Amino acid sequence: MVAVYTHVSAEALSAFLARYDVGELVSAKGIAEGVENSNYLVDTTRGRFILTLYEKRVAADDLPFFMALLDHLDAKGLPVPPAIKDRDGREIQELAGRPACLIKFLSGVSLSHPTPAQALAAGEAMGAMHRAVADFAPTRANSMGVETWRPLFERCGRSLDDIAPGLYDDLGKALESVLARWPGDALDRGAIHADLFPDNVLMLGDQVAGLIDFYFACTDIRVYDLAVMHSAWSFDAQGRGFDAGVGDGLIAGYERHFPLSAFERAQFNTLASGACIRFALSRAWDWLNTPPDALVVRKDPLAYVRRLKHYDPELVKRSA
Ligand SMILES: Nc1ncnc2c1ncn2[C@@H]1O[C@H](COP(=O)(O)OP(=O)(O)OP(=O)(O)O)[C@@H](O)[C@H]1O
Ligand SMILES: N[C@@H](CCO)C(=O)O
Repeated sequence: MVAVYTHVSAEALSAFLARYDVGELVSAKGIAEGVENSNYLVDTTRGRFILTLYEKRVAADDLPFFMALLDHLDAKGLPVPPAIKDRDGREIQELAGRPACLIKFLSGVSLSHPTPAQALAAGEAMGAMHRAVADFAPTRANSMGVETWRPLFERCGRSLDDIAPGLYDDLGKALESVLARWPGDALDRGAIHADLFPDNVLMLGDQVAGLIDFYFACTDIRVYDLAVMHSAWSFDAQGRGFDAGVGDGLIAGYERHFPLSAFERAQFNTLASGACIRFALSRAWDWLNTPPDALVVRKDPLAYVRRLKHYDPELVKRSA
């Protein structure tokens, strides 16, 4: 697990907080979870906040889209963490040479092993989020969308076989099969989260207390968001042990807002296979380009190849 990439001194943090109406600094601790950004838990005389400094994976130009989406969802009563505005109304700042936001703290814990009841609540929360963005105008292309998969596969190249023998052939065939079947514009599109893994949902018992980490949010197929969630929630960390109760719970919860059409149901496994390819490829790229002794724990690409095999057993022959 990484801790924090960018160190912020107490003096710099106090000066930063002075731009806001949030009281004075009491304490700040680096948060170990998370691999994309540097996060601090900040307590002031007026409350608790998250300070996020955006590292290289989040483009500064994308922050206005993410913050507008969070403001929109917050205004509609969804449990998301908007950025706090400073006295001049600004949400996006610079601190220690990085883009930075002070963000509302949400209670709740992220789960490692969700239950069907928790999956039902989380699926319902995703449906509510998709309902709430019906009148959200800004758009952002999916930086990990379907058009990026073949180029990323080609950049990984034959080195994929260093991860597991046969992975290059398996992923290459799966990719072409999924691209040929991809429903594209035939399905409803909108703003989606695109990375709603269990660690990005904060729960209190069986209630959803927070949806966080919107830094892959984009405009894409609405049910693809549910397929990403299904592939992330319904298996163990190794990508084995499919839990139909959790998978069905997610879909049943979502359907309280958006019943799936017969066409969406028919496309679901293709969308989920696409999600598996997306995460297998991004993890494979990181695996091949992160030294084994780096501070970051590399996420296992094969856990996603196994999930792919679940959705489409014909696609994976050798590598999982
Ligand atoms: N608004 C918030 N309220 C409470 N806790 C938060 C909030 N935002 C983040 N956290 C905590 O910080 C951790 C890391 O946050 P986040 O997932 O956004 O980081 P990240 O660096 O983008 O990581 P990754 O993409 O790997 O999930 C979360 O697991 C959660 O514990
Ligand atoms: N959720 C992604 C990491 C990017 O947030 C994964 O598990 O591969």
